[in-house]
Amino acid sequence: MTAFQSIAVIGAGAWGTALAMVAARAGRSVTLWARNAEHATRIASTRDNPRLPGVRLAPDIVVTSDPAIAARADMLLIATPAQHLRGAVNMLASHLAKHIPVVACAKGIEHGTHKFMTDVIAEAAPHAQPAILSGPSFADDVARGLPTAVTLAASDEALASSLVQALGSPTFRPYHSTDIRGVEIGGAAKNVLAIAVGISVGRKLGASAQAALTTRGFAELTRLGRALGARSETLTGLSGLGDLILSCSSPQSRNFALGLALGRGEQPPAGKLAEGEFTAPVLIELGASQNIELPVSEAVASILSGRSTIDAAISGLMTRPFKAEE
Ligand SMILES: NC(=O)C1=CN([C@@H]2O[C@H](COP(=O)(O)OP(=O)(O)OC[C@H]3O[C@@H](n4cnc5c(N)ncnc54)[C@H](OP(=O)(O)O)[C@@H]3O)[C@@H](O)[C@H]2O)C=CC1
Ligand SMILES: O=C(CO)COP(=O)(O)O
Repeated sequence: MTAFQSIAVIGAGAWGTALAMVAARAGRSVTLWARNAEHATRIASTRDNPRLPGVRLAPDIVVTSDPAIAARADMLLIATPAQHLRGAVNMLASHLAKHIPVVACAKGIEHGTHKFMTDVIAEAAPHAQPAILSGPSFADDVARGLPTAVTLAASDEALASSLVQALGSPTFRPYHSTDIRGVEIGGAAKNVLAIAVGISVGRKLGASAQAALTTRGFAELTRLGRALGARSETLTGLSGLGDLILSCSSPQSRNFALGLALGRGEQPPAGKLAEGEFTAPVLIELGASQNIELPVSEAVASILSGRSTIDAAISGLMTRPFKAEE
């Protein structure tokens, strides 16, 4: 018997919808909150969300745009884009019971503050218990019940383990952890690195370049992670290396797809959220503040901002001084 019988998912995008399905499959009573009342009513009646086409919402999932209804749940999953997570938690804060677990499911770092998602939750809802869920998991795969494994971290191990019990099922397997920062760094950085690898594939640089960029990308994810206190088993785990491998190898990743379009000289896919675009400049600032070199992420940031062409960025990476591998 789980301590958390009811779960509200905040944000009815692709990921929020998939997570609502996960929670329903785990036997929880589920509320999905959409910011737009009309959108909520449409999803509730059609059981279909255009943000995740082809997936039929389980019949028992309640869809609402009322934050007070969502906040009655025993635990919350926040699945808005990273830059909107603070706004979503601010909106809910006055309705929340003390010590309610609030699980960040967004992947990113806040602009301006350089805060990771659980720090934002801790500021916006100081009486809540922040946690983070991240790992290799495409919303479409998860919603369809394909086998998926992720990491779920909270500072208290017993809480992390209870959250896993509440969400886990035979098709969705969360592993618990207390390394919140390690999990957050992996999810944020992999999106930026997936853009880099997408660019190289779009530019037809070959499978060897794809493997090299993914590996050197992992080296920089690890360098930053270590500097910020992440554990190496987290960085090599599902939320780090696992998600990096997924996002750097499949056009199903919107970040990879953005890079692919850039590399081919095409218009990026319209209306698709690619968090790496927003994370890249913050990641660079964070790296600089820690004296950590992040050449691949820097190349992505400079291409996205128009400071560099793709060819100049590739040449810049390949002509850096030779060095020992670390
Ligand atoms: N899709 C995936 O496979 C995965 C996504 N994630 C992460 O989940 C997060 C959300 O991504 P995803 O669901 O795919 O994105 P989508 O673009 O599919 O959906 C984003 C959702 O957030 C809502 N939203 C936007 N701004 C706000 C706001 N200010 N307040 C409340 N809600 C808002 C949008 O509402 P509206 O519909 O009204 O515009 C929309 O429903 C990202 O950080 C992503 O990295 C993590 C793992 C997998
Ligand atoms: O985070 C994800 C898979 O783990 C989804 O990746 P994209 O946001 O790049 O689509």
